[in-house]
Amino acid sequence: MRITALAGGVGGARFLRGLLHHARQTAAAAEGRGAADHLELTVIGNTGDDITLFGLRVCPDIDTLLYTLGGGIHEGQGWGRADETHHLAEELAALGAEPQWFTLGDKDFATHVYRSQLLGQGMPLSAVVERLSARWGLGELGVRLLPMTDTPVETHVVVDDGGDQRAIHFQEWWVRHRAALPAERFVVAGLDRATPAPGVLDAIREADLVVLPPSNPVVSIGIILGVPGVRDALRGTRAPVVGVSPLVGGRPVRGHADVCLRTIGVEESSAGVAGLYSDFLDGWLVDEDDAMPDRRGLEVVRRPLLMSSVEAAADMAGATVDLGMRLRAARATA
Ligand SMILES: O=c1nc2n(C[C@H](O)[C@H](O)[C@H](O)CO)c3cc(O)ccc3cc-2c(=O)[nH]1
Repeated sequence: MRITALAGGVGGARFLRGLLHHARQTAAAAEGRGAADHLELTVIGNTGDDITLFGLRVCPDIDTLLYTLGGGIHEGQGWGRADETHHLAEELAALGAEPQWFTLGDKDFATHVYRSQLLGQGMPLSAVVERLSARWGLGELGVRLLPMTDTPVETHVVVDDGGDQRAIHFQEWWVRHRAALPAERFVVAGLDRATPAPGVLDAIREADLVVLPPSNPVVSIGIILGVPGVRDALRGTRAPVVGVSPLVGGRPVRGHADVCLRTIGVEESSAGVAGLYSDFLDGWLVDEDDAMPDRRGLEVVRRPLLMSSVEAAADMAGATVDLGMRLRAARATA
């Protein structure tokens, strides 16, 4: 089965790790019946979070997907590497190098050095991501990771800092200010002239199922949807599109999706998020206590949405695939 997912950082990566776990479990069971249907997963990663630091290109959502699916993630943080040291960062601080509000570990620095070396030689980001994916064995897992575009794109936040408005990089707002600085709006530099990376539109059009994991609907999935051509491909694909609400009890499980929704004037609820995807969404998983009203043309499933373990994420991913398959069958007989 070919599944294509649009994903951001921590929530998306954990969900997709659960999806791979679920696929292994069902394949093992199917082996017994000699009916193994292996999963081919294409992940379209958000690059709006990307930032240049110390002359190096850092791609946080791409790296969180690589490290989480490849088994190197710092589990507690949900970003960066496990078993890290910080000798480079300590010496940079001693040198007075700025910024010091973004923690980069030594092994993580190697990713940024290598990526910057290849980009500097003119290699497109999608080819760089392919190289990094090989290091993490994503091919063997049946996973292809694509950046949403090879065009440099950066999300910036117009903040109201004591009366005067100024734009700061998304990461400065998110990490240094913990999204507590009042945000007026998001400005995504480069997005209007971005073209989908090679394979992105085909991955949406040719999928058996398209999945929107519980990533931030504004600054992760919303940015991918802003790449010219992506939204049309989602509207046009014959695959059902099934999403998972990033809000449990009206609040994000982690991160600042509620603040981001407020910034763009969207209700901080599963219904509000579903409204952002309404022109292409077929199925929507919400938390068991969610007050999501029924909506014509949208199949809503209620179930626990806390990814408290890989098994819980696998169950959630399984429910997502089940809903997708039901929608496909319903279409086939329609
Ligand atoms: O809250 C933080 N998030 C950090 N993140 C997370 C990052 O801000 C978020 O993962 C995404 O950009 C939002 O989804 C990092 C991610 C990386 O790939 C590399 C370094 C960092 C460093 C930090 C950090 O110091 N603090």
